[in-house]
Amino acid sequence: MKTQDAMNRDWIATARTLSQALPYLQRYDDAIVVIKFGGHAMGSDEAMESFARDIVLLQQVGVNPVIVHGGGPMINELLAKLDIRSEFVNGKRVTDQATVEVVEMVLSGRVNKRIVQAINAQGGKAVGLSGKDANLMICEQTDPALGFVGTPSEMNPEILHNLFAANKIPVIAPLGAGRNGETFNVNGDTAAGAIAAALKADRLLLLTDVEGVKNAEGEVVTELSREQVQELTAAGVIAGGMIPKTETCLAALEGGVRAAVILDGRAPNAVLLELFTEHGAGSIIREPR
Ligand SMILES: Nc1ncnc2c1ncn2[C@@H]1O[C@H](COP(=O)(O)OP(=O)(O)O)[C@@H](O)[C@H]1O
Ligand SMILES: CC(=O)N[C@@H](CCC(=O)OP(=O)(O)O)C(=O)O
Repeated sequence: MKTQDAMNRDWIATARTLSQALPYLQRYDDAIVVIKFGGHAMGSDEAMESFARDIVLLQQVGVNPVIVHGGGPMINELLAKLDIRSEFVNGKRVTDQATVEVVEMVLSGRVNKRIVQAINAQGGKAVGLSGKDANLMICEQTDPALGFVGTPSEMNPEILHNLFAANKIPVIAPLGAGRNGETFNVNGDTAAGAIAAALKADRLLLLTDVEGVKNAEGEVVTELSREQVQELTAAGVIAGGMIPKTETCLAALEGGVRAAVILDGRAPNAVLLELFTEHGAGSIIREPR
């Protein structure tokens, strides 16, 4: 059991942390922060609860959070149960008609509503939607060889501004509407980047299952320039699933996002650490000032 002295020290440290957060709270007052919550990062019920609590806190202190989620592992699970084979080309799932139906069922149904409920259980008011709602994300086919995989081509983010004004937290499944009534499956990182750019967000946070972008020595690079990303990619150090993430960050910066961060969604309170402390978390990519 802790002594009275030890408890006093804990309380003083908590008060100091809150006090030190003041400049960050001021900086992010009314800011738009787009957070991609990947299928791997959401893993356990505890991770989901902790994430939801952080999001509700963000909104409570004046931030407008937007959640864009993935759900790759959950899609894989249902496809396997249904005996539908699935493969990825350059980080994108080859998506035929049967697959896109499963993708929509899992993302818009199961995963989206689980996040909405988790946020609401913490006292927030989350509203679930997909890129098809209010024509938020109109897509073109990425490549005929990938089937119903979409690239965002026209964004209509007014619905998100309406939700901010009503104090609601948008939770968005990465599906897009085609111009001929098709449903497109969009990579979650790509969707988050397009939404962040359409909103000219202050921050894009990509939550994943590694501490950040690592260099050839395996150390996390806390601040990355465009040139470093290009060098690490050319050298094969940035590989696999990290390629679409860093590409998304660079495209989002070009689209007007102030900074993008790749961080470990499994770490407790990752989002709060990144936004409200001097330490930050993960790897930040921003244009030189
Ligand atoms: N340079 C790098 N630094 C960190 N992770 C890297 C790097 N290159 C490749 N990766 C891989 O990228 C993965 C993250 O991408 P991905 O599995 O698609 O994440 P998510 O499911 O969260 O979207 C990491 O788990 C790691 O295996
Ligand atoms: C086109 C494409 O690949 N779409 C992804 C959408 C989900 C996703 O991106 O999920 P994670 O973020 O959890 O990986 C897919 O079908 O798996």
